Amino acid sequence: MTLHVASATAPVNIATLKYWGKRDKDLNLPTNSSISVTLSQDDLRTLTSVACGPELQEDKLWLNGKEESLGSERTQNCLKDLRDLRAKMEASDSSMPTMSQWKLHIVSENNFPTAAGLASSAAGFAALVVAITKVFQLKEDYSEISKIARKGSGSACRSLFGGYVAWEMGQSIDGSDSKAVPVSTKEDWPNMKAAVLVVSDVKKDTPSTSGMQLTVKTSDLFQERIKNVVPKRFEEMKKSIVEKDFATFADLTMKDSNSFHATCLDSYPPIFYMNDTSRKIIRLVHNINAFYNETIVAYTYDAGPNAVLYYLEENEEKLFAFIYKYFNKVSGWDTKYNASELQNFLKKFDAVEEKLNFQTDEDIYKGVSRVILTRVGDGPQSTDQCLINKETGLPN
Ligand SMILES: Nc1ncnc2c1ncn2[C@@H]1O[C@H](COP(=O)(O)OP(=O)(O)OP(=O)(O)O)[C@@H](O)[C@H]1O
Ligand SMILES: C[C@@](O)(CCOP(=O)(O)OP(=O)(O)O)CC(=O)O
Repeated sequence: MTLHVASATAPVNIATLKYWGKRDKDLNLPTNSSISVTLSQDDLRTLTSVACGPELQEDKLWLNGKEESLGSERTQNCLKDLRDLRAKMEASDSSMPTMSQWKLHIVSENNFPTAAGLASSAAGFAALVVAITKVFQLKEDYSEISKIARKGSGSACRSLFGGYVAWEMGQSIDGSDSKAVPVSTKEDWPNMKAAVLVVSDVKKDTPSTSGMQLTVKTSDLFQERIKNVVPKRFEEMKKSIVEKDFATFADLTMKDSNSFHATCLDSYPPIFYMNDTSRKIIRLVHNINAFYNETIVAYTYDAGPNAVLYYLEENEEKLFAFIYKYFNKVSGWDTKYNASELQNFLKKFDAVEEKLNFQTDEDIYKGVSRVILTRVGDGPQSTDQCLINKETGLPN
C-alpha cells in the first residue's frame, strides 16, 4: 500500500479558570473564556499516529488497543474541517495527492486512564487534529487548528499550546473567533509544578457535556458566574500569570474551582463531582497555606473528584512536608524521588509538627489511589514513534 503516515503527541491541560457551559452545542462554543496550564508530556500524554492512502476502505480509530467508533458527530466535524483545509490546498496545486478524498486510519494511546476526569478527551482530540494536520501538511497556525480541536471537545483547544493558555470564547456565531492563544510560555514561568491526587479513576457518572447543559438550563448562580465573575477573573488571572504572581494566581484558581462546583450544586437536580476526600484535600490546602501564612499551593477540580495541586518548585519541601506525610502510602512518589529525598519530607514534617494548629484525618490517603507528580509542559510534538504499520495501515 502507498500510505502517508504521521504521528504526534499532545498534552493534558488542567483549567485554572473553568470552561463550563456552551452557547452552541454543535460547535462547542463556550459561555465564558477559560485558562489552563499545560502539563508535561513526560507524565501525561496522548500519542496518535494516522495513515492516509487511496487503498484504505473506511475511516477507523483504535484507542488504547481497541477499535472504537469514529461515528460521533464531534469527531466527524473534526475530520471534515481538516479535509476541507486539505482540499483547499489541493485545489490550488494540482500536483498534490488528493488526500482529502482518502480514508484515514487513526491509532492512539493515552498513557493514563481514559475518561476518568484526567482530561483524556483534551489530549486525545489535540493529538488527533495535530497528527492529521501533519499528514495533510496543512499550513494553518495552531490557534486556527485549535478551533478544529474545540469541535472535538471544548477543552481540547487549549492542548494545542504549551505553558499557560487562554481559550478566548469569541463572539461570532460561526465560532471563527473562539480559539486558544498562549498567555505565557513554559519558559516564561518554568517552575510551576502540579501534583495530581487521583481520587478516582473510574469513569465519571455525569459527562461534562450533559452536566454543563443542565447547569446552563437550571442554575441561577451560573448567570452571575458568566456575566460578572469570570470576565473579570479572566483578565486578573492572565495578569497574574504574566507577572508570575503565584499568590494571586492560586487564589483565583481555588475560587474559580469552587465557583464552578457551586454552579454544579446549584443545577437542578444537582451534580456532585467532588467527594468527601476531595473536600478534605481542600481543607488541608487551606490549612497548609494558613500555617505558612502564605499561599504556596492551589487546588483545582474538574468534572470529577481528583485534586490537581499547583505549586512552585521552590516551595516543594514546605508543601510535601504535609502532602507526603498524609499520602505516603499512596503509589507514585518513587517515580520522582529516591528514598532519602522522601525521608527528608518526613523530617520536614517532624520539624514543624509541634507548631501545627490544625488536624487532618490520618486516613485521608485511603480515598486516594495514586499521585501523579508533574509540571508545566510543552505543546504538541512531532515524534518518530509510530503506532501504525506503514505497509498495512493497521495498529502495530
Ligand atoms: N487518544 C484519544 N483519541 C481520540 N479520542 C479520545 C482519546 N482519548 C479520549 N478520547 C475520547 O474522549 C472520551 C473521554 O472524554 P471524557 O470527557 O468522558 O473524559 P476525560 O476527558 O478523561 O475527562 P474530563 O474531560 O472531565 O477531564 C473517550 O471516550 C474518547 O471518546
Ligand atoms: C470541568 C472542565 O474540565 C470541563 C471540560 O469539559 P470538556 O472539554 O470535556 O467538555 P466538552 O466540550 O463537552 O467535550 C473544565 C475545563 O477543562 O475548562
